[in-house]
Amino acid sequence: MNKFWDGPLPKPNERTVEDMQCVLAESSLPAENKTLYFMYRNLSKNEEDSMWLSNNNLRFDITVIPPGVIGDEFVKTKGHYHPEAPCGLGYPEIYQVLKGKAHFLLQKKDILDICVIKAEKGDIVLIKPGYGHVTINPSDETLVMANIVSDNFESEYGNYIKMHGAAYYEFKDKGFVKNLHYKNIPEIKIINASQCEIPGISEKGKNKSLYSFIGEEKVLDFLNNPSLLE
Ligand SMILES: O=P(O)(O)OC[C@H]1O[C@](O)(CO)[C@@H](O)[C@@H]1O
Repeated sequence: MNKFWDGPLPKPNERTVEDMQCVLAESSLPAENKTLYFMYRNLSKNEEDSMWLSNNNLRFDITVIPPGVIGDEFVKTKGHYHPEAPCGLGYPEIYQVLKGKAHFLLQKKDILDICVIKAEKGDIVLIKPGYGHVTINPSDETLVMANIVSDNFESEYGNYIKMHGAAYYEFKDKGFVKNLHYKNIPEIKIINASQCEIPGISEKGKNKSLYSFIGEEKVLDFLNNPSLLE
């Protein structure tokens, strides 16, 4: 972890098998206390960056997801939606893979659009307004990813808990399989991170760390004002 972060590191929040049981394909596994992933929230390397983030209502986090399967399902984040910003669009978020591989499984609340963005080290991914997100570690290497997101809201977990996870599960052997708690699920679209345009970031972001956008008010403004993405 420290290879990817040279600033102060607070104690992480952790999610255990027990916390995740409600969103797993195999919900009847014994409730273990084993930690599946670690979330280092609200990080900054110095006082100036910390002030800038807080003045701009933004948060920089790092999440570490060791490899593994539960049953045969790859380890993943719990999954949540973001509420709407005052403009009526959901708060977006940006991620960058720092190590390993990630599958960002995105779905609209009405489940009319479901896609997976495959990302590797250096890729920056946008979670568009209105999309819920789960991140899967589909490899046998630890996934380390960073995100910048508005600090103006609380994540919404209700739908994912009620539906026992996202509309698809990713298994090591079978790949993506529909979660039958959902009705009429469309086929999943699979794209690479390089195919996703992020206004203001795609070109500039190449070979840049997500952290280095801290201080660039115009570039990150859309995280609190999602109408700028339209
Ligand atoms: O809250 P969940 O669904 O476990 O997802 C965790 C991820 O979400 C974040 O809170 C950002 O949305 C990160 O800290 C972390 O990567």
